[in-house]
Amino acid sequence: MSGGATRPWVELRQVTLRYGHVQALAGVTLRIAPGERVALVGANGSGKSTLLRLLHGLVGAHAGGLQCDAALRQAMLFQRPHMLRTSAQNNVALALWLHGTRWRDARLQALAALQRVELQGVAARNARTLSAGQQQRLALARAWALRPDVLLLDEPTASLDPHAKREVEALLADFAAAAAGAAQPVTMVFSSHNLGQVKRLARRVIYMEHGRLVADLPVHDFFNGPLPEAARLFVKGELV
Ligand SMILES: Nc1ncnc2c1ncn2[C@@H]1O[C@H](COP(=O)(O)OP(=O)(O)OP(=O)(O)O)[C@@H](O)[C@H]1O
Repeated sequence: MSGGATRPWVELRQVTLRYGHVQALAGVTLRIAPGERVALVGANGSGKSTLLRLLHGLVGAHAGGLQCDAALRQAMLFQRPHMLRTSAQNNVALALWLHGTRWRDARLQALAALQRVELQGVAARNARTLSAGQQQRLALARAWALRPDVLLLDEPTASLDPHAKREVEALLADFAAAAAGAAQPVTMVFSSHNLGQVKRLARRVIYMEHGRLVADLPVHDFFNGPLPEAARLFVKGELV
């Protein structure tokens, strides 16, 4: 399952990216088709965040080729969301307004997005006073209100307690399931250290090591089939 014959959302060829002397991505070749749900796994520093940032255009490659379908709308979520010092509702409405929605409509659509993540009760609260779990749900509402075709998530539940983790993961599963029936299903690429979450949310798993893609397999094969040694030890270490 490496993107198939359909027109890819993104295609990378031998991409290299450095931060000073640190080689964060080394010869990455990758193709992701619309509608895929891809998990990026690997040890700390293996390049997962960098790859996500590259896919979202936040950093540029130093060498290699990257082609992306610019017609598809993208949104990205981070481990710790950045909220503006205004109400939860305004945080979503401002994102919509910046994308050209009239303020009145933006406020209404924001409320609908808050309902979807069950935050309507705190719509008027300063977003920065919400709990970490509520802020991540708000970030999800803000991203989702923009109706992205592609959702990139960098360890979206890593800094949450188990309860909030389950809530956010359930929302992601819900969004993915709702989008699966849509004409254009959402493409999701997320990094995670939580292999249970990877099993539940991903269809394809990419294992990274030192900026390289060491394994790229359908989720079932990743957890049940033979793996390159490093990836096998990683999975084993996580499962004990
Ligand atoms: N802004 C930066 N400046 C310098 N080096 C960086 C920067 N961001 C990342 N790096 C380095 O690039 C490499 C890849 O980092 P990256 O954050 O992409 O890995 P990761 O797999 O997402 O790690 P983690 O699981 O800890 O989030 C690491 O060696 C990291 O120290």
